[in-house]
Amino acid sequence: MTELLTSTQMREIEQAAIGSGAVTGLELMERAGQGVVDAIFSEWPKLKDGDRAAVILCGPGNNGGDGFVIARLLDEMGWEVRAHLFGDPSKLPPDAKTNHDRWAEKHAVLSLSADDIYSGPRPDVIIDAVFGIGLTRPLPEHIALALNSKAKTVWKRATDIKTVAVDCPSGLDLDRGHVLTDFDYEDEDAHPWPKTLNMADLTVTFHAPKIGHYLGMGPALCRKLSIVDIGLEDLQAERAMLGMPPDPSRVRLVEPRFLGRPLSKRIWPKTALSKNYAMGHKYDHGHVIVFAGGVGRGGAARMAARAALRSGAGLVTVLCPPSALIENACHLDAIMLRSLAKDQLLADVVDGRATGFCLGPGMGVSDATRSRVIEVLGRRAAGSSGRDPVVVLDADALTSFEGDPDALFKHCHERTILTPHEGEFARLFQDLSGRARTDLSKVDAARQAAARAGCTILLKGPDTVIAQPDGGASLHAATYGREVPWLATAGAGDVLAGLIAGLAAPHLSSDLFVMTEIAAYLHAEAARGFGPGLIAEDLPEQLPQTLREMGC
Ligand SMILES: NC(=O)C1=CN([C@@H]2O[C@H](COP(=O)(O)OP(=O)(O)OC[C@H]3O[C@@H](n4cnc5c(N)ncnc54)[C@H](OP(=O)(O)O)[C@@H]3O)[C@@H](O)[C@H]2O)[C@@H](O)CC1
Ligand SMILES: [K+]
Repeated sequence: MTELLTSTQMREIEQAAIGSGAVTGLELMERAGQGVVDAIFSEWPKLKDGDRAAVILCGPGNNGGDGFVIARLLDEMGWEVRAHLFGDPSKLPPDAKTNHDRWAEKHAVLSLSADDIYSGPRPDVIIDAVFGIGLTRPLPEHIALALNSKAKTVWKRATDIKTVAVDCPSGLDLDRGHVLTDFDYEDEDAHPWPKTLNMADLTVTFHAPKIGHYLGMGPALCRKLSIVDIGLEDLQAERAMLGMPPDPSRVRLVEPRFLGRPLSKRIWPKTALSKNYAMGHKYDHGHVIVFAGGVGRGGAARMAARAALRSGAGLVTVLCPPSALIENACHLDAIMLRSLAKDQLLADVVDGRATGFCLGPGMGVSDATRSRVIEVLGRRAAGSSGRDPVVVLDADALTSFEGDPDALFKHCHERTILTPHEGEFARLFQDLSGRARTDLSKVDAARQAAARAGCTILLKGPDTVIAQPDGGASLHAATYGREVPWLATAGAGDVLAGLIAGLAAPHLSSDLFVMTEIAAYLHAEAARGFGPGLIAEDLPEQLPQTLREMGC
C-alpha cells in the first residue's frame, strides 16, 4: 500500500521537517527541482544529447519556485531556456523569490501569456510549474488557455514536445481530482480548443502521491506519475502496513507496494488469503449464500456465486424461487442450490453455519428484496467463530431502498458492505452523489456515506473507494498502466460482490475491509490477465491463473 496525501498533510510533513531543523525550505526546493530534471532524463534519455530548449512556466507560489530551479539546472547543462512568470515577482514567497532572483540576475523573465509563449522558438520540453498543491480557485482564463494542451500545436512536430507537470498539471485540484474552471469549456466561439485541458506527458510529484493524482480527472491529466524522494520522513506512513486497519486520517492506495517500494504479490495479497492455511476443512473456509432472482434472471447471482467459490469460500449455495430451480440446476454443479419460496423463512433452508451472504444481483427491485435484506442483516454471530456473517449488498438490494435509505441503514452492522456504482450510490446518498459533490472528494463522500450507513462502502469506478465508518479509506485505481476499460462490462459488478463474499466469509480471513481491498485488486488483475474481449463470465474462470501468479 502507498499512502495518498492531501495537500494539507503534505504541507504538515514539509513544515515538520523544516521546523525540526533537519532541512530548509530552500534545500527542499532545490531537491524538488533536481528531482524533476532527473525524472525527465530518466523518462527520455535522448534529451541528454544535442542542443535542447525548454520553456518554463512559473506561477506565484513555491511551485513556480521549483520552476526557477529547473530553469537554472537546465541552463547550466547548456539548454536554451525561456522562463515565464505569472504574477508579481516581489510577492513571491521567500524561497521562490530567491530562486527567481538568481535566475533574473542573468536572464530575462517573460510574462506568462499564450502570445508570449507560443511566439517564441519551438522547445523540446515545456515545464508546467504554475500551480501545485496551493491551487485555491479556478484558473484565470488566460492561464488556462496558455496551458491548454492544444496550444503547442502552433509549433512543428508538436506531439514530440514533452510537457512535464511539476507536482500536477496546473488546475488539477490535488485533494479531489477535479479540474477547477469558472468558464465554459464547451463555448466553442470563446475557446478555440473546447474540452481540451492541460495534460502532461509526465507528472513529477514529491515525497508521496496526492489523492487527486488518482481520483477523477487526475490520471487522465497527469498521464504518467513519477514520485521523487526529497528526503522527508513520514512516521505515519508506518500505518500503511499491509493487513493493518487503515489510519482514519489517511487514504491508502491498494497495490503491492510498501513504503515506496514494490512488493512481491507473494507477500501481498497472498499471505492474506485463507486458502493458504494448510489446515482446515471446507466449513473453515466459509459458506456463502447467494440469492438469485426469478426465472430468466439468475445469471447475475450465478456469476457472483462462482466468484465466491473460486475466490476461497468452502461452500456456496444459491437460493432461488421454486420456479427458477430447474433453470439454475441446469447451470450449477459445484455450487449448491436450494429453493426459497417468497413466504418461507431463511432459517428453514439455511443453517447457522452460513458465514457470508450476497444479495442484490438480479434479485429484482421489490418489497420482497427489502424484506430478505433485513432478514439477513438480522442473522448474527455465525457458527463457532462468534462473528457476524458478512453481508454483501449490491445492485437491487440497494435500489430497493431508494427513497428510504434509513430503513436499510438501521439494520446494517459492521460486517455489512454496500457495493454501489455511482447510480446506486445516488439512490441511497443523494446529497453525496457525483453531481452534488462539488466541494467533496469521492473519498470523503464515501467516508460520510459509511458513517451514515454504519458499515463499509465500496463505491465503484476506475477509482474505486472503500471506506469504513471511522473514516479509514482506501483507493483502488485501475490507472497508470493498470487501465482495464474492458472491465466496464455487464455483470462485472456482480462478480465483485461475489468475490468480496468469498474472500471475507472464511473464519480464518482478516477483517472485511482488508479483504475488500484484495477483492478490488484481484477483480482488476483477473480482468487485466484475461485482456480485451472479456465478459463477466470470464472473470471467475480467470481467477485460478491470477491466484497462481501470486504464488497461491
Ligand atoms: N510542500 C513541500 O514539501 C514542497 C513543496 N514544493 C513545491 O511547492 C508547491 C506548493 O507551493 P505553494 O504552497 O506556494 O502553492 P502553489 O501551488 O505554488 O500556489 C500558491 C500560489 O498560487 C496562488 N493561487 C492559487 N490558486 C490560484 C488561482 N486559481 N489563480 C491565481 N492564483 C492562484 C496562491 O494565491 P493565494 O491563494 O494565496 O491568493 C499562491 O500565491 C508544491 O506544489 C511543490 O511544487 C517543493 O518546492 C518541495 C517541497
Ligand atoms: K504544476
